[in-house]
Amino acid sequence: MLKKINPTETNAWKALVSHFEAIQGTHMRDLFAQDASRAEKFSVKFEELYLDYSKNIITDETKQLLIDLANEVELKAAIDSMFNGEAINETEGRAVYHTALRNRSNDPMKVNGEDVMPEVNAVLAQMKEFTNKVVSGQWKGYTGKAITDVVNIGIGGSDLGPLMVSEALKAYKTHLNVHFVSNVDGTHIAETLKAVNPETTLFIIASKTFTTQETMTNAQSAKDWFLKAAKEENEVAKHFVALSTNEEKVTAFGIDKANMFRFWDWVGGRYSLWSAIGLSISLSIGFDNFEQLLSGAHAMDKHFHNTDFDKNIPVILALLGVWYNNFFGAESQALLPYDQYMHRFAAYFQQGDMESNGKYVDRSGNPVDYQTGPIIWGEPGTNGQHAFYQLIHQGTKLIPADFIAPAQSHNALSDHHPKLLSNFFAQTEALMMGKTEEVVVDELKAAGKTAEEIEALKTFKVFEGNKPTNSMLVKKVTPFMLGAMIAMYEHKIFAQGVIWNIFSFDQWGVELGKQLANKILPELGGDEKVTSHDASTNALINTYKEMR
Ligand SMILES: O=P(O)(O)OC[C@H]1O[C@@H](O)[C@@H](O)[C@@H](O)[C@@H]1O
Repeated sequence: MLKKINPTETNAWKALVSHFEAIQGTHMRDLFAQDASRAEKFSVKFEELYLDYSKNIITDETKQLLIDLANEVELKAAIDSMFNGEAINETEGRAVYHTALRNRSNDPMKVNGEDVMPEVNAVLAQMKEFTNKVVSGQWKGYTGKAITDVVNIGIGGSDLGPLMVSEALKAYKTHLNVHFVSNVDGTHIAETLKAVNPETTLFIIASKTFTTQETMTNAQSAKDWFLKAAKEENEVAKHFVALSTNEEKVTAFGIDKANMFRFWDWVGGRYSLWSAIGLSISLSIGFDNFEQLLSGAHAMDKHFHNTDFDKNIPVILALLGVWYNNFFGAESQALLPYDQYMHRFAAYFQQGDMESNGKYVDRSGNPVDYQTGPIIWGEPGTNGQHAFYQLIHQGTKLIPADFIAPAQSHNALSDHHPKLLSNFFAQTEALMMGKTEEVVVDELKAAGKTAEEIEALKTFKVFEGNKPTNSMLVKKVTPFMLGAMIAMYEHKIFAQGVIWNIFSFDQWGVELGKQLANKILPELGGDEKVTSHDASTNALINTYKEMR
């Protein structure tokens, strides 16, 4: 079980408060000037990933105090609890065991005294066999044709992970075209169905609970559309499979038990891409590559579990996040991949991070009096540079940003990649160094501006700098490396949740809206005026009824 330690009552936190006061005026420019070994000291290598965190407003003392904080909240014991399969998701009474799904060592991993590896391996074997059949064309549709298109119907954790990974690893794509439908907006399924043929399309209904409104609605529409063409109900078995923990609901929907890929309640939705939920990934890049993804995550799991905190990448990222979130008052964290294939990476971790650590109640059930999870956002570079970087450079908010890039592109067209990376390096340098008034004045003079013009312009052109970034450079975005990077952020989120004394693996905050939607849905039928809500909601519903 996780200890219930208020982080703000630790000695380390108190020391960090005074340390923050002392360090506030410090500019990273000076820290670099004072210490030639800074980049070496504040960087770590893991496999073919290089993390440089030297462009942060930290000193040796900051790092030590942050590690002291991790020790005082007993982070190591919490990590052990997760890897030991303890029910650390206390409000749901469940273990948190996505690490077992990618446990390539195959050493026993137990929940309630029972090794889960045989079941995990059995589902992986089922996924492998199925993937190979579909990819090779051996699996036939109702008219005897091979499958060409796969439609994954799921939402949240049953959509974002597979979608993000399939996009990030498009360079490894099989001949299958994989589509993702999540939104209950009929447009999503309608537009997808326009592009596919019922004879050659496989639908994957991905839902841990198999009760989610959006997914069940889309699944039903897909089934209706399919049966319009196939006519016979028994043809459904050739075109619909389910990924779920809920066998009863799966069979009630009309999907054969044999076409169900199981997972377990110790797999959280937003941590489920490693489970049967990854079937669309396996179909989209082949099972061997899916296994590589698992291997990369497993390597990061071992690193997280066994490495001392001063070299432990997820722990370092977590501590830096806490430093800005709780001491500098930063409200958000940007994820900026300089890799077009990773364009859904930030969207994926919006769920991963914000659903995990968006909690205001601590592990004792009391409201916290400090900040918890940050707002996660981001877009791939260089698009972001021409959109929102202005605010990061010269706005009034502090936005810590993670820059991520591969050294080798999958598409090495002429000089695109060096150009892309020159932007990455330039941005992190500019954010750190800034541009002083002195330099601005010199530049304006050199451009032939008059003294008056210089006076009028100079302040607008000054960059304060001192904006923190982490830089992650990987050799190539391979399935292995992507798996490692995803696991890296998963563990960062967990470590932060431990420090903030919150439960990171439940998500009660998504329930209220669902309940109210279920209440409102029947009220949207008929023409009578609705009066059962607050005045605003009543007016919205009644205006909708007039307009439709
Ligand atoms: O996989 P199912 O059960 O359809 O859930 C899909 C999603 O539902 C949401 O409400 C959240 O709870 C997510 O964590 C979850 O990933």
